[in-house]
Parts: sequence; C-alpha cells; structure tokens
Amino acid sequence: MAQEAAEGLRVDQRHGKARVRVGRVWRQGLDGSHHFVEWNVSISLLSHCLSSYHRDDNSDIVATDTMKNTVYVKAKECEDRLSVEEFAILLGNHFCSFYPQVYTAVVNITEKPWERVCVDGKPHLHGFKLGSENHTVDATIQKSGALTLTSGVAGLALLKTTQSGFEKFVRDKYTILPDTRERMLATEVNASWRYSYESVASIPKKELYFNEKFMEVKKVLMDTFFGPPETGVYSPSVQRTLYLMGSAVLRRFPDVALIHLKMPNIHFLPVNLSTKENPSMVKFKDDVYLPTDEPHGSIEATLSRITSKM
Ligand SMILES: O=c1[nH]c(=O)c2[nH]c(=O)[nH]c2[nH]1
Repeated sequence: MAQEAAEGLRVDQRHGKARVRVGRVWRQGLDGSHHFVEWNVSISLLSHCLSSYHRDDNSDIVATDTMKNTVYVKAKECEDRLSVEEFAILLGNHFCSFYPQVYTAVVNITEKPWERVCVDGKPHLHGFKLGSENHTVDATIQKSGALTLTSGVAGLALLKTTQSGFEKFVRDKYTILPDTRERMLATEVNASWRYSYESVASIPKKELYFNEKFMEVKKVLMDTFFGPPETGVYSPSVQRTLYLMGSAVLRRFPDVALIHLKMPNIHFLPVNLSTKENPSMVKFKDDVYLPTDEPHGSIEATLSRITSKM
C-alpha cells in the first residue's frame, strides 16, 4: 500500500482495475498455425495521489479506465508471442516508467488453459479446447526495476485410487476415523512458486522461458504425486506427499526460491448399504465410493531453502 501522512492521519492506499479480460491470437506460425491465450488481468498501482483523498483534486490519479485500455494496447503491441509472466512484467514496467507518481505496480494475471486440439492424430492449426488448470502470475514491479515474480498453477485436480493411507494419528475420545493403508487420494493442487529473480534486468531472455518452467514444475508436482506408472508411490498422508512435491520442485529448479502448496484432501467415502433383511446389500470392498466436495481436509505449507550465512 502507498503510505503517506497528512492532517495527523496515515493513509494506506492503492487503486487499480480488476478482471480485465483479453484474448490474443498470434498468426505467425510458418506452418500457418495460430497461437492463442486468454488472460484475466488485475492491476493495482501504488502512487502518490493523496490529494484525491484529502481534497477534490484528481490531478494525480491514473484512471482505472486508462489501466484497462492499456491492457489492450499492450496486447496489440506484442507482435511476438510471450508468456503471461512477460506480459505481467511488461505492464508493470509500463505503469512505473510512464507515470512519475506511480512507484509500484502489482499485476496479477490468470491464464485460461486453452490447449491445441488434435484431429485425426494431427495438431490442429487453429483449434483449441479448454483444459482444467489455470496458470497464474503475481508480479510486483518497482520504479527502480526491482521485481518479485510468483507463478502458479490453480485447480490441478489429481486422484489416485490406491497407494494412500493414513494411520497412527492422534486418537482420543473424539476420534472415529480408523487407521487405513488403503484409500483413495484426491486433491486439487493450488501451487505458487516465487522465482529468485529480483530485478527486471535479471530475468532470462530465453523466449517463452516461463512457459517452459510452468510445464516443467507442473510435471515435477504430478510425477511426485503419482510415482512410477506401474507401481505408484505410497502416500502416508497428504502432508508427506505435499512436502515431497514441494521439495522436488526446489531441488530441481535452482531459480525457484519458495513454493506454497495448498492441497485439500477431497474425501471419497466408502459406501456401505444394509437393511435388516439384507445386511450386506452393498459391502465396501475398496470399490464403491461416495464422492464429496465438503467438508474437505485443508492442508497447506510453504517450503523454502534454509541458506546458511557462514
Ligand atoms: O492425509 C491426511 N492428513 C490429515 O491431516 C488427515 N486428517 C484426516 O481426517 N484424514 C487425513 N488425511
């Protein structure tokens, strides 16, 4: 928040435009292929515009309508494909450099998972279908060029039908959950990871670098969750699996400084049905489940490296 004091009062303020939706097509493939992204952009500017709060003086306000227009102008100007991270940084840079009174720009963007379809086994040149998980970015850019950049995946629904259990937890007079080494494990991963780049100048120049990273981080998360295709890997708790997923990302990607994982434990309840006449109408044998949304377990953690200052 922009923090300034006057008249004995401190005012923390920021303003921006939320949920600016833009689609962008690039028709530049040598083979005639199109590329498409759909972004939902939120901008928040920290700027010196206290006179608009203290008096009826809007002369320092960058209109939120102007911010919205800027999203479309910049999308138009980007003639080459770029990652959602690069677009967020480009917007943040613009607001910080174009307006003297703006000293920090916070840009959050969610990219919808439009994926190229295959028809008759061949990638379609201009046909896309919506996948399931979103790609998110939170970029904070200062006038100085200082940067914090966090990317994420939201709504990555994963499920495995075995190789999961939960046992030897606290057992008291309120506990009825039995120990088990055989259960379904289902979650919807929300992960966000902060890159270690601390300035706009230091981000890798490689084309679509952050798109590649996004795919790779997602793969490490999923591979760790599932384990090898034939055998899987046993999960003794969501907590342990979450830790293994996060630590695998930190081990694999030196330019990821921190990862936050939120993994609800989405319960599939065993179904048992009985009547007096038919006591085992449906007897649960790890086969018939009642899928539920709520309540769900909520498990989250942030992992980062401990760096020794020796
Ligand atoms: O993996 C789990 N972690 C928990 O903390 C928990 N609590 C619970 O009831 N079931 C589970 N499962």
